[in-house]
Amino acid sequence: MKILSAAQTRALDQATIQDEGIMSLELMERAATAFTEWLLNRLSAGREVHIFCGPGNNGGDGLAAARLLHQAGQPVRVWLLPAARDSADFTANRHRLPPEVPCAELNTRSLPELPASAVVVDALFGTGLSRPLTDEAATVVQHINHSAASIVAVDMPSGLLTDAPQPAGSVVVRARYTVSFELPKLAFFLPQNAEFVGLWEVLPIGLDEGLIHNTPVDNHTIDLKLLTNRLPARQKFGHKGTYGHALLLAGSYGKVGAAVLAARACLHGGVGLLTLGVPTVGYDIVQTAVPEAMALPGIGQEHVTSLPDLAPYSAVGIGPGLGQHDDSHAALEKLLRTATVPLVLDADALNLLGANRALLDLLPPDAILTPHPREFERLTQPACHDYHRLELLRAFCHRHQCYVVLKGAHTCVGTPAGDLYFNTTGNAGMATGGSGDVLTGLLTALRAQKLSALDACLVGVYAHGRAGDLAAQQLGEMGLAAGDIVTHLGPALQKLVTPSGF
Ligand SMILES: NC(=O)C1=CN([C@@H]2O[C@H](COP(=O)(O)OP(=O)(O)OC[C@H]3O[C@@H](n4cnc5c(N)ncnc54)[C@H](O)[C@@H]3O)[C@@H](O)[C@H]2O)[C@@H](O)CC1
Ligand SMILES: Nc1ncnc2c1ncn2[C@@H]1O[C@H](COP(=O)(O)OP(=O)(O)O)[C@@H](O)[C@H]1O
Ligand SMILES: [K+]
Repeated sequence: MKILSAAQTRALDQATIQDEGIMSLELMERAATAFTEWLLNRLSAGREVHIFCGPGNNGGDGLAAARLLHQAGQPVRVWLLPAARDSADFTANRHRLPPEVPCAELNTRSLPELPASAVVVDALFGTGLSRPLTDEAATVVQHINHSAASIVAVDMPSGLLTDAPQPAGSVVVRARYTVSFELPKLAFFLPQNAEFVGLWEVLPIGLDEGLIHNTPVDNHTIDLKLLTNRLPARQKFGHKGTYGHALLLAGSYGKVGAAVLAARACLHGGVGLLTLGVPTVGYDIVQTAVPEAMALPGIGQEHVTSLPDLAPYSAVGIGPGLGQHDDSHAALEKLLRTATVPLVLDADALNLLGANRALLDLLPPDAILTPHPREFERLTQPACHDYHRLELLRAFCHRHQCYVVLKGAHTCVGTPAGDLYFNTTGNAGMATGGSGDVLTGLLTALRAQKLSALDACLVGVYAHGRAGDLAAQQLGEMGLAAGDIVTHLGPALQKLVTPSGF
């Protein structure tokens, strides 16, 4: 899916109205209907819903939802924010509200009591917010936030800017859920907004697909549709040589487990052959834990000290559990200078790059780097906020012509072309040691199988998160360990395979 800016979202709404010849009021009705259905599916009958409406179309959505909830038999009260001017569709829906629904203007000196059992629908402001909230609007939002009621935001939590950094101290609704329309907003993907957005969902309301297609964007989500035709099916007469030979340089004394996890992920990621460049201390461990892989002799005693001949390999992954010794640094430098095959760099390989940034200029084209935010900062500079980090990411990928998988709850893939792709799979159970090693092994397997760097990043990141989701379904998020992600990679990848035949 595309992630549109606030201005593009407005333009799309307007164009849909013009092109499809539908009334803006009808579009609002679609949004309110989708929202009401969503809410009714999660509400127990009889639970009182307090809908707070602003003066614009977000408030109009709230008024229309109030009517629909009332028609469905749900007790509803409407609270209106006083304003100099209301939007036309707000006014139309104000008139459509049945007189039996209690509806009153808010008075900031005596704001309504909100019991813990109530559900608050925040329809104060959506994508039309032009500046941070002040005065009465801010007072109302603080009141809602201080209540123990569950808050559901319509389209956006009020006070949150759609795609720009928030001035410090801004007053913003802290929603438990945000229910948005048609396309997600950039703000939803950033950790700094988690306390406002809560869990979010996007409901389709039939905006014009052709117009969406023709809107140029550089922010996207990674979802099933984007992944169509990126992961080829196995060939009937394929053999182990068909699916690439990966080399993983990983592990050091005390951190051989990282090599094991990456190796298992690489094998479950479909690679034809896998060789492990682990130091001698890791030999017995990897040959017992991962019998399918071959282990290379003579590349170091307790950590990797030298680079083997790279001729046999179709992709190289380096970093998990590597350590940051000087001779590992020398091996990494040699790898960067000599490799002609696809590279995946993670963990200590990135820390070594961060400690000697001159090495970044040696990165071969289309290398994949998989830092978490701290590792990324070591490669660049501390980010002032999440939007700044995204700009640093874009600039870094452009400057070094590489792909960066910036890991997190919504892992973001940055490309040399300046696009950012935000992942939609995964769960907090994956916040556990070794999850990143699994991703490195998987990405290396996909590159060895000749997927382009972009396809490997998109397929790998999505499948890694999906495997985590499948594991969490079985084990719960707390019960999930990194090895469980590996065992679910098969079904996660299978879902993405391009079907063969007609
Ligand atoms: N046809 C459409 O445009 C559709 C719009 N929809 C809804 O409409 C929303 C956008 O509606 P609008 O563009 O009317 O914008 P909003 O309703 O988000 O807010 C605009 C109103 O708030 C005022 N305002 C903005 N910032 C303020 C601030 N800091 N303090 C006080 N007042 C402030 C503006 O003067 C204006 O009156 C979406 O978020 C969505 O909920 C949906 O109904 C789907 C269809
Ligand atoms: N809250 C979360 N939601 C979804 N995915 C997560 C979450 N926390 C971590 N992950 C994923 O788990 C992996 C963690 O990687 P990393 O921090 O490198 O761990 P490690 O170094 O222990 O292997 C990343 O792919 C990240 O996207
Ligand atoms: K809102």
